[in-house]
Amino acid sequence: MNGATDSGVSVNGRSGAGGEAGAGAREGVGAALAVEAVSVSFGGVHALSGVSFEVPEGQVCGVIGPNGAGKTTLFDVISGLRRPTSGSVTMAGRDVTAVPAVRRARAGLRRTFQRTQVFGRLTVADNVLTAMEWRGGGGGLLADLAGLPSRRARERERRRRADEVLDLCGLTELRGAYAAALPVGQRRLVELARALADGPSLLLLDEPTSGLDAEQTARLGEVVRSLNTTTLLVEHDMSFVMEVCDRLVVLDLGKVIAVGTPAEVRDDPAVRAAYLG
Ligand SMILES: Nc1ncnc2c1ncn2[C@@H]1O[C@H](COP(=O)(O)OP(=O)(O)OP(=O)(O)O)[C@@H](O)[C@H]1O
Repeated sequence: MNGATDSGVSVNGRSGAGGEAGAGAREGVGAALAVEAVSVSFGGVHALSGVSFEVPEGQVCGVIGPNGAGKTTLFDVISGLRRPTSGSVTMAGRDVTAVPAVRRARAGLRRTFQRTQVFGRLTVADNVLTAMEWRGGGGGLLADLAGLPSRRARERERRRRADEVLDLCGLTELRGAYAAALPVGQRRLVELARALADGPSLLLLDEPTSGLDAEQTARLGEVVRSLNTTTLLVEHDMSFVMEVCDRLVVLDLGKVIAVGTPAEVRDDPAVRAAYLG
């Protein structure tokens, strides 16, 4: 399986080995995200070495690997927080390697973090509303002050969407709570709600189940599956990964050692060796 997959994801520039989805894995065609030969070095530490894979539109792809494998560094490169030493990142066919994080966000990339990033002094509802604020409404402050009908309609629509996302993430009853007062699992759900508010085109979730109880984890799985949004997630909870992901990319010491369906990856000897040492 190493270096090739039965579908969907291609590795190191080679497409999947066949089957109906193999056609969908033609290089660059239908790929919402393509990572090509990405390397990142920190001095003498090779955090990523020639990492390549693609994620077709709408798929949920898990990135797994032991501690220090390079997962966070990979997310930093894809989201634009770190320029790779070499290699490229393509979103929906457009090379974004040199595009700053904020412009990738404007193009629809959303990310959650291993350490949750929420506005602690805002309520849960306001955290979600702020995530939709960047678009503005046209007319600037004057339009706000004048309370134009178009502006009021826009505000109603924002609040409707916020309610929808809060409901989806199981946060409706907490909408008035300050984010800082919540336990980490609920803060993680607030971060997810913020990421979903604007209908992302590419979602990166860094350890999304961390701090969640069993019920919240199951709900999260349902939410991720229901979105039909291209999603890349780093996760240590293997039963979650196996259930939720269409494909897995396995990193070890900065290299892709396997790509495939969860079942293929589970049975791969190289993956077992990496995990069991
Ligand atoms: N800013 C940095 N400076 C130097 N080395 C770094 C830096 N960031 C990461 N590394 C090193 O790069 C390698 C990959 O780290 P990274 O955090 O990407 O791994 P990870 O798979 O996310 O690990 P974990 O599962 O523990 O979060 C590690 O050896 C790490 O020590």
